[in-house]
Amino acid sequence: MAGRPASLSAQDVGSFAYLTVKDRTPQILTRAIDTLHRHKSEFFEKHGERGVEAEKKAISLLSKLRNELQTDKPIIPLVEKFVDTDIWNQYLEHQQSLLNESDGKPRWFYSPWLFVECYMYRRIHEAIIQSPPIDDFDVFKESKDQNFFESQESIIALCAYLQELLRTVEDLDENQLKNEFFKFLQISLWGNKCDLSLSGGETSSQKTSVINSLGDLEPFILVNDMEHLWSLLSNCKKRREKAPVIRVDIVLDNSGFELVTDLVLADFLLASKLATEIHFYGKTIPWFVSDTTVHDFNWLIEQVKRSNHKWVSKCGVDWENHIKMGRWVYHDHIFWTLPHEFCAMPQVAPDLYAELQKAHLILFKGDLNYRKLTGDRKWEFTVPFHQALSGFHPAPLCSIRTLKAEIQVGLRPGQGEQLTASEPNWRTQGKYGIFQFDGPL
Ligand SMILES: O=P(O)(O)OC[C@H]1O[C@](O)(CO)[C@@H](O)[C@@H]1O
Ligand SMILES: [Mn+2]
Repeated sequence: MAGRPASLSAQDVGSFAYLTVKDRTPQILTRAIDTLHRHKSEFFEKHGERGVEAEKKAISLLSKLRNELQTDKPIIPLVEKFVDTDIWNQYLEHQQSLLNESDGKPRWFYSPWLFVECYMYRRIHEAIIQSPPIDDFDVFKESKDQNFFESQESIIALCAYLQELLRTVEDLDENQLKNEFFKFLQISLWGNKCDLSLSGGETSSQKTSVINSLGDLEPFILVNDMEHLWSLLSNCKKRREKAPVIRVDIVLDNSGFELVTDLVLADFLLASKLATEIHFYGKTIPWFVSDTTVHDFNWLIEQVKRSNHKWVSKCGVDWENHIKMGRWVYHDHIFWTLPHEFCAMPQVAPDLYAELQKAHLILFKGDLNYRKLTGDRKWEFTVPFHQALSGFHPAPLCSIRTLKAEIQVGLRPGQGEQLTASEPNWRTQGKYGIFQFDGPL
């Protein structure tokens, strides 16, 4: 597409992309290796000597990967046959075709950051599937589960708040309902602070109750299109006699506490009749440490259901019911773990694009989704979000994201520069957030 700026890349020494490739990614690989080590006896108990051999193989493949990365070796094609191997290798060829002859091959510290970071997680998966019988092992599962357990207090507060509200939701007037809607949106936004790839896989749970902090956090919302979301859904609700289905799709990000905030929002949307169906999208393979797979999704709902706390377990029972009754639908698609920008979706995954077109509203959670929405490019701060989407408009959509990468569009003139002057790292610490909407107003 003409006129689009260059991709963020570790070529820019000192940039966040550079620091991520240089420091954070090797750290994540080291933790993955360590996790495999620590599960050695479990592999032995389950599979005998073959399990131990597989653990050794996976570790040696991951060590090799870490070495390739740290010495800026060429990005090599995937070898193990899997559903997406050919698409990945074609993408690699495409990256090669973008280079001049003198540039050589795509490399870790040279190619687009989005591509090399996604590639690393795909190679971790390759190392695991090349190591049967431990080929279904999720090296990040432990840390995702830990995040959930460490956030118990916040989860209890959140579930109790939701259950209280559900008792009176029918009696709320328009304004009260809107207020509650805004609260649940903000809870889901700040839930995105808790991802584990920014912290290099180290624990990053929610220990204080977010509900009580919403007011204090509001000044950190840089783009706030919550009003648009309200008008869109409340208009759908008013027109329900003509069009009985109101579908909201949520492209999930992290498991653990963030997923709870998303499910609480989804439950509220049904109870308030702002939506009648919620469709969730997760990752098919372990991704960016904390991203939600179908196993994490089911595991978390089961844990919530089994809680000793009555309001928490009530949530779990309700959520399971939503799934059984088809009010909540979970979708898997390999596109979410490919390196492509979302504007490539109509060509690369037309079936997924067609599915998203059925939504009245799509919520994209998290930073990585924002990077893929905007192509992870060096856009000026004031470029309109619509333009940065480069033609990706399956349905009205909104990014709900805390900022953890050096990319932000749709700001007021001077807003970005002012933030840079007062807080040089405002884009990368997860302190600021956005609700950025694109769709007919
Ligand atoms: O879970 P989220 O919100 O997508 O955040 C993941 C973010 O963390 C990082 O991996 C940090 O390196 C970013 O590259 C990425 O965008
Ligand atoms: Mn994530």
